[in-house]
Formats: sequence, structure tokens, C-alpha cells
Amino acid sequence: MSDTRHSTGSGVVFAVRGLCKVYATEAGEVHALRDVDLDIVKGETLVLLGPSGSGKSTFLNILGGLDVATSGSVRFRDMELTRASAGQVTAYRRASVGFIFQFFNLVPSLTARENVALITEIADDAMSPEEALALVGLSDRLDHFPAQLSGGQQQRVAVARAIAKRPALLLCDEPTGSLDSESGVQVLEAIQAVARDVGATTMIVSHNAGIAQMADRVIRFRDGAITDIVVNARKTAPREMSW
Ligand SMILES: Nc1ncnc2c1ncn2[C@@H]1O[C@H](COP(=O)(O)OP(=O)(O)OP(=O)(O)O)[C@@H](O)[C@H]1O
Repeated sequence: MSDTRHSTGSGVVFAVRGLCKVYATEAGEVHALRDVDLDIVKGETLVLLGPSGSGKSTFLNILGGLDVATSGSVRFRDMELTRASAGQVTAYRRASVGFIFQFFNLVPSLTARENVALITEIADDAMSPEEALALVGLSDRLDHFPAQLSGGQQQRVAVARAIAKRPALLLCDEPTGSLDSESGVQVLEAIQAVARDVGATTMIVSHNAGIAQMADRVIRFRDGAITDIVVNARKTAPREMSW
């Protein structure tokens, strides 16, 4: 079912309106986002697809408080992110946003448990590193260093680190981009399970259109704009997806 609406009604946690991002470069202005409108509902999983350079990461980074908009607004619950002070944005990012990137970004000299503890120690109401690592199936790898873990296991440590603080928003930028397909499935299963467990709204950027099958809604970007929103009538579990 194709759906061009940008709003899904109640339960909205993010309201994005007229969002624009322009980067000034030596070669001139780059319009990374052009007038983007979107409402995002609590607990839903969005998959963002689109060609390279279409604005997906920029959109994710602005919602996560890693980048600032040029114009337009992003409201998270009662907070206008686009008008918040730097301190308020930092507090929002710390309390409410978990990030998962393509290249795990674990500290090589720390164990799995210690990598997760880096975050749980600075967050209120965080689960213990042991609890977070159990949720991603790594209870037997607590004291392993990243070099002693496979790529998929390292990414699952990154998932545990991202969700240990029970974030409202889980942002995943190409989370399976450097994994083989079986490891990718395990990472997506972990993301899906923990997001459900903590009630996080999840956004996954991917070049792999197959991942769209696990989404509630699939958002397509082109040239900095949303061109299409598809509501999945039936979500597919990562293990059942063909990709
Ligand atoms: N810090 C920056 N400075 C200048 N231009 C940037 C910057 N970040 C992104 N851009 C440009 O903004 C546009 C959107 O980039 P973005 O990374 O959001 O796209 P994307 O859809 O995530 O691409 P990819 O799939 O390759 O990661 C691109 O033209 C990119 O070159």
C-alpha cells in the first residue's frame, strides 16, 4: 500500500516540519534536505532508503542531535530541538538517543562489558551492562575484547551499548553494512528485539532495500526530499526476509 501522508495521527514523538539543511562547501551550497515533513510515532520502525547523497544520514543526524538544521523545525515530545540550546541538545542526546553506526566504534582496549558501561555510567535509569548484553545474546562474551569477537558480535555489543540507557529513539546508520548476511540477520534481530523491549522508536538507514520488509513504514529519499512513504501491511522478521 503506498501512502503519501506524512502524518499517522496520535502517539507522535517527532514532528518534523519544513526541515532544510544546506551545507556551505568550497564548491558551493549543498542542499542536503529540502523541506522535509514527517511525523514519527512512538515505537514504530522506519527504514530509510534512497540513493547515496539523498539526505538519509543528514536527516538521522539532525533528529539525533548530532547536526543542526538550517531551517524548519523538529519537535521531540514537548521540546523544540531546533530551538534548544547546545546544553539541552546534549542532554537530549544523552538521555534519549541511541546510535548504531556501520563501523561498530567500540573501544578496542575495553571488554564488551566495559564498552557498554561507558554509556550506562553516564545515563540515568540505565540497565546494567550484563542485562543489556544478555538482551543481544552475548552473556557468554562479557569479558571479551572487540578483537576477540566476530563483526556481528561486535555490532551486537554496539546494539547493547545503544539501548542500555533505554532510549526513546534508536538511530541505526547502515548497521549491517559491513557484515555478512547471517551476522546481519542476527544484528537486525537484536535491534528489533531490544527496540521492542525498551519501546524505542527505531530508524534504520540502509542501502539494502530488503531491510524494508522489517519496517512499519518505509521512507524513500531522493535529492534531499521524501518522495514516497509506504506502510507495510505485514512486517517480516529479519530471518524470514529475502535480501
Ligand atoms: N558535513 C558535510 N559537509 C558538506 N556536505 C555534506 C556534509 N554532510 C553531507 N553532505 C552532503 O549532503 C548530501 C546528503 O548527504 P547524506 O550523507 O545525508 O546522504 P545519504 O543519503 O546518507 O548518503 P549515503 O547513502 O551515501 O550515506 C550529500 O550531497 C553530501 O555530500
